[in-house]
Parts: sequence; C-alpha cells; structure tokens
Amino acid sequence: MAKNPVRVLVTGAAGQIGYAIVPMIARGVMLGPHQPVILHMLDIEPAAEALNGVRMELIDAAFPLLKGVVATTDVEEACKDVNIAVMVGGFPRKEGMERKDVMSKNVSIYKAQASALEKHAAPNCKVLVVANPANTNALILKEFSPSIPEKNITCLTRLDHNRALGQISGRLNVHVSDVKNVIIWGNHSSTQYPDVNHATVTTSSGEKPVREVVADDQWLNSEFITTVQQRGAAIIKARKLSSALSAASAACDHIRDWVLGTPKGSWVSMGVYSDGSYGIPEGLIYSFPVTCEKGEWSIVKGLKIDEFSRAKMDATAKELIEEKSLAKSCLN
Ligand SMILES: NC(=O)C1=CN([C@@H]2O[C@H](COP(=O)(O)OP(=O)(O)OC[C@H]3O[C@@H](n4cnc5c(N)ncnc54)[C@H](O)[C@@H]3O)[C@@H](O)[C@H]2O)C=CC1
Ligand SMILES: O=C([O-])CC(=O)C(=O)O
Repeated sequence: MAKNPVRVLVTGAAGQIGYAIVPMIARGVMLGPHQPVILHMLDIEPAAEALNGVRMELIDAAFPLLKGVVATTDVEEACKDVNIAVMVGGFPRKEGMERKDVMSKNVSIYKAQASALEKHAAPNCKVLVVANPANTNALILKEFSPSIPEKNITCLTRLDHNRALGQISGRLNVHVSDVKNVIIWGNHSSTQYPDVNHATVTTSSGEKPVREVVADDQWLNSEFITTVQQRGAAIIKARKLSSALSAASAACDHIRDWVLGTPKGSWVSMGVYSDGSYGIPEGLIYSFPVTCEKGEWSIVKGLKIDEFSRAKMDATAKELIEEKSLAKSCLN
C-alpha cells in the first residue's frame, strides 16, 4: 500500500542550507527511498522571489517522491500539519564572529516561530534547530512552545560528529564508515568537546579503540579537538560563506536516525534537553551520545568519564548557562 506523505518544513529555505537540503529531502535522503514527502518552505518577504525560484526548480527536478510543495512567507501556513520541522531560518555568522554573536537576531525568531509550531504542527512533530546559536535557539523554542513534548525538540551537532569521524578516518587512512561512536558533548560552538575515548575503528583484526590505533594522545587531546571545534570557522574563511552542503547532509542524518533508528552497536550525537545525565544541569539543550529506536532517542548511559573529559564537558555546559541568560536578556 502506498505510504502517506510526510510533511517536512524547512525554514530559511531560500538560503544556502535550504537550497542544499530540499533536493536531499525530495530524493529520500532524509526519510528513505520509499517515503513520499510534501515540502513546506518558509522564508521572509525579501527572499520571497528567490523562494519561488526554489519552488520552480523543485517542480523542474520531477522528483518521484515529492508529492507537493508549499512555499510561503506566512509562518502559520508553513507550519500547518508538519510532521518534521527543520529550523534553518536566521542569520549566519560571518568571518571573525562567534556563533553567539548572532544571538539577538536569531533568538527572537525562535520565540515567534515556537508559537506557530505549537498551534499548527501535527501532534508529535519532531523539531531540529540548525540556525545558530543552535542549542540556545532550540531551548528558546522549547520554552515558548510548552505543549510540544521536550523530547521532540533537538538541535544539530551531527555536523560536528561527522567532522570528528572525518578527521579520525583521515588520520588513520580508513573509510569514514569504519569509524564510529565518537561523541560531541555540549554546545555547537568552539567550546564543544569532541571525545574519542569510546570510539572504535574496524580493522582487519576486528574493532579496536580509536585511541589505541591512533596511538598519539598528544594529537587526540589537542589538535584533533581544536580542528573539529574550529571547522566551521575554517569553512567560512575558505568559502566566505558558512558550511551548507555538509550541514544539510548532517541534518538529514540527524532526522533519518531519529525516525528510522541508529544501527545496532552505534550511537550518534544530538543536542537534546538534558535530564541531568553525566552531571549536566537540567534545563539546557546539550549534545549527548544517543541511540534511537522507534522514533525516540535515549542518552547512552554509564560511559566512563575521565578528569580531562569532565573539565571539558563542564566548560561547555557553563557556556550554555551563560548563553541561556544572554538569550533571556535579548528577549526582554
Ligand atoms: N548547527 C549547525 O551545524 C550549523 C548551523 N548553521 C546555521 O544555519 C543558519 C542558516 O545558514 P545559511 O543557510 O548558510 O544562511 P543563509 O543566510 O544563506 O540562509 C538563511 C535564510 O533564512 C532566512 N530567514 C531569516 N529570517 C527568517 C525568519 N524569521 N523566518 C524564516 N526564514 C528566515 C533568510 O532570508 C535566508 O534565506 C545560520 O544561523 C547558520 O549559522 C550553519 C551551518 C551549520
Ligand atoms: O560555523 C558557523 O557559523 C556555521 C556552523 O555552525 C558550522 O559550520 O558548524
């Protein structure tokens, strides 16, 4: 029997990430090759003509899975009955800025869009916030949409997770798919902590700890971490624009694994509402290792945390607490 289409909202759809992600969604990269979709695209009035151009291109691409397109500048219309909301709309940072520098512009957008989602989205809509500062925007969205279950509001740290996998696979000269279970802890910012202490690599003699195979703690504890933390800035420096194809691809990975499940024996990183696991204060959207099954994520429990990791996990939590109060002051 033909499956009912899933309605997927992309905000900021006329922007760079929007332009990269909508064809991925329409081709089944996000929800699988047998799941029809209806795309809802939102942007603001100055981008209306460009948004219409994207709509025309989607028609011209004749995607078999694409059963409809809503392209609008009306947030209420955009949110109507959506099952998945990918929140990309906002202002990207430019060279020399930290992600929290776009805070005042972006948190007010997330406050406003929270109520539209709450009123109009389908029950159990899954929300992924991509726009920066991603964790804090997601927290604001959560606070202003009290009827959306907190488990349904997440932010994107999968790009950082994938960047970490990329760095390890490059260093070991192995396929990226042979490396798994890195962790991004904390904020999607330069304080994030990319942790390889539980990561493994598949070798000809079986699965081995990444730390043992890399055999260079000095590199793993310094250059590897800063490369992942600063990768967004390096892309901005090179492209004069922030990451878009990798961000779009990571957003598809995030939703796909959340909806369809993570492979047995592996986890991914997602920014989720802290339940106090690993001593991280509740009331923050913090990136944890998670597994997903039947459309629900769960934090991987019981991993051993050494002193080095503890300090880094606490430092990024501290930054999120500061961002939270800065965000609240921007909204006053
Ligand atoms: N979490 C992550 O891993 C990543 C996050 N980002 C963030 O994603 C966001 C989007 O990046 P780009 O696509 O490169 O930016 P962009 O500037 O190309 O596109 C953003 C779009 O959002 C639209 N927009 C602005 N206000 C809006 C509103 N109130 N409602 C709907 N749409 C609105 C703009 O008109 C524009 O078309 C930025 O905040 C960027 O920093 C970027 C890369 C990775
Ligand atoms: O760095 C930025 O501002 C864009 C972003 O979030 C990333 O590439 O990780």
